[in-house]
Amino acid sequence: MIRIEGQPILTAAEMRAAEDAVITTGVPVETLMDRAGTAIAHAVRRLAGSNDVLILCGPGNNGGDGYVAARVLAEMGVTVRVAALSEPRTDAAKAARAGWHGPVETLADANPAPILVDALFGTGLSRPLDACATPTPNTPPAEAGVQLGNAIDESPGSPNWTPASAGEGTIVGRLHFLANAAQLKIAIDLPSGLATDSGQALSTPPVFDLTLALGALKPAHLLQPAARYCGQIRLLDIGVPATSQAEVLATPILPTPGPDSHKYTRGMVAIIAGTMSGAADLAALAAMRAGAGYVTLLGDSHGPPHALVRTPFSVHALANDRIGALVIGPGLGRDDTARTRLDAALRSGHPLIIDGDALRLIDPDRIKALSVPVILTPHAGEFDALFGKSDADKITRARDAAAFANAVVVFKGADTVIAAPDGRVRIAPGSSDWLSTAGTGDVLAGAIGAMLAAGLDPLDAAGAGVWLHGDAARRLGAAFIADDLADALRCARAAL
Ligand SMILES: NC(=O)C1=CN([C@@H]2O[C@H](COP(=O)(O)OP(=O)(O)OC[C@H]3O[C@@H](n4cnc5c(N)ncnc54)[C@H](OP(=O)(O)O)[C@@H]3O)[C@@H](O)[C@H]2O)[C@@H](O)CC1
Ligand SMILES: Nc1ncnc2c1ncn2[C@@H]1O[C@H](COP(=O)(O)OP(=O)(O)O)[C@@H](O)[C@H]1O
Ligand SMILES: [K+]
Repeated sequence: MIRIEGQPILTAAEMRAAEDAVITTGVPVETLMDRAGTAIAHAVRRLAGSNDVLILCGPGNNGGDGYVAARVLAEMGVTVRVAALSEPRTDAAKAARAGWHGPVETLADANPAPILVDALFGTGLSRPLDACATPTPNTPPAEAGVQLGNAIDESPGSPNWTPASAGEGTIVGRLHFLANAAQLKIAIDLPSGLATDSGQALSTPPVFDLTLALGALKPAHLLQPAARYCGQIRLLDIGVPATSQAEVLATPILPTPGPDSHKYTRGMVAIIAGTMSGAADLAALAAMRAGAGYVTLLGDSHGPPHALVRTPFSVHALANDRIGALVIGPGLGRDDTARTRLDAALRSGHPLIIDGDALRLIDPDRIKALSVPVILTPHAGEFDALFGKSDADKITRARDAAAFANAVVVFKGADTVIAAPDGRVRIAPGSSDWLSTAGTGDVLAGAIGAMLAAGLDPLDAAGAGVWLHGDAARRLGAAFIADDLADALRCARAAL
């Protein structure tokens, strides 16, 4: 089981192409499935202890992986049962089914087991599992109105079988019922019900403890709402080389001070303040705690820290060649003063982090025309206002926006997507939902400012800022405030 950081993220089509490339070298799909099922079996065995395992197998190759895993687990002496939704449809899955010599129960009738393995659907799911509303947790499916009786009577071996003939609610209902009764829930490749590329939930799966991604990560492992159903995610190697412009955000490698360092070599960050000076203070504190050597706040603000250099805003104060990153937006306001300061920032020639109110005042065409490195840090509302609403997935939206604006775009949220104009993408795994408190975005802008001023390439600077921000949040646990978060950046840096 491989940790996911830094790993490539492939769409369903890209994964199929990667698999096809291996298949054309003479490795049959059955071999890939055997590798997948064997790796799953070893992972499940390590976690199952002496507990019984129930594997749910679907009609496609995800189900095929399940049959192989069942066979290998049984060979290892684990008590394992298989319950199928229907007979396998693909040749590889049929071969895997033939290799399983134990009984196959129906999904409708299967009793729960302490370890549940979901191999119903993976990257091939194209429509909701069924149309019925998901039963609430702990509600047996029969009480939730799910029809159990006719599902498998019609299905095994029947070419006419469809989810509809199984009775509305059957698949989702049974999945929830069996998951609620299990002590450990493991999803193969993806929890069944998720759309691989968009991260949408076509049906609502149970929340799994562990998802074993096969060959590569998929967008649904990282994007919301899908990611919330995956639990811990680990990658299993199935011998399919995978490369992608999109990767899971990795721990950054940051420069540390040496004997020749002084405050300016560490990087100088300037923050432009506005009507709500606390937000600029937070950004400034964050820049300092993330490791900047010199932070100056241009505008009105008072109070600690004493190491922060406060200067009234002026174009003259901006004309300092030592400024390595200029942050504008946190608490800027949207009045005429804000517009004047934004205009001065855009003319300053300094590398820019544009956040908050500044994103509401600026035109994407103006960003595009800039010749300095630019990092934009919109949350969903700011993104829509700046680039327009769209039904496209978050990766596509961030990538298109970055290409259009010729800027690195940090599309924030519980699933922050960072995109560069050249198409590279980094996605941050969720860190802490306690980040949903006022001012944490200001902290992020300051942290990214410190990284950019330290000389990192804009994509790396944005990634490092997001990583430190997420790590600081994880360290703080519950109910922290943005001030705590800015302070905790120091611990995140120290732990690198
Ligand atoms: N390819 C490889 O080399 C390797 C792949 N591997 C594994 O394969 C998985 C992908 O396999 P897959 O493409 O067969 O897709 P999968 O998710 O099993 O299901 C698709 C089937 O379900 C059907 N279907 C769709 N929606 C449905 C619904 N709501 N209700 C009912 N049916 C529905 C769909 O029918 P269709 O939409 O075509 O009508 C089709 O028959 C991947 O996640 C990994 O686990 C590994 O073994 C390594 C080697
Ligand atoms: N579950 C979550 N809900 C909201 N924000 C989250 C969540 N998880 C992480 N975050 C992060 O918290 C920060 C919130 O920023 P933002 O919305 O700009 O807040 P503010 O404007 O109050 O500073 C972003 O970095 C975002 O990615
Ligand atoms: K699955």
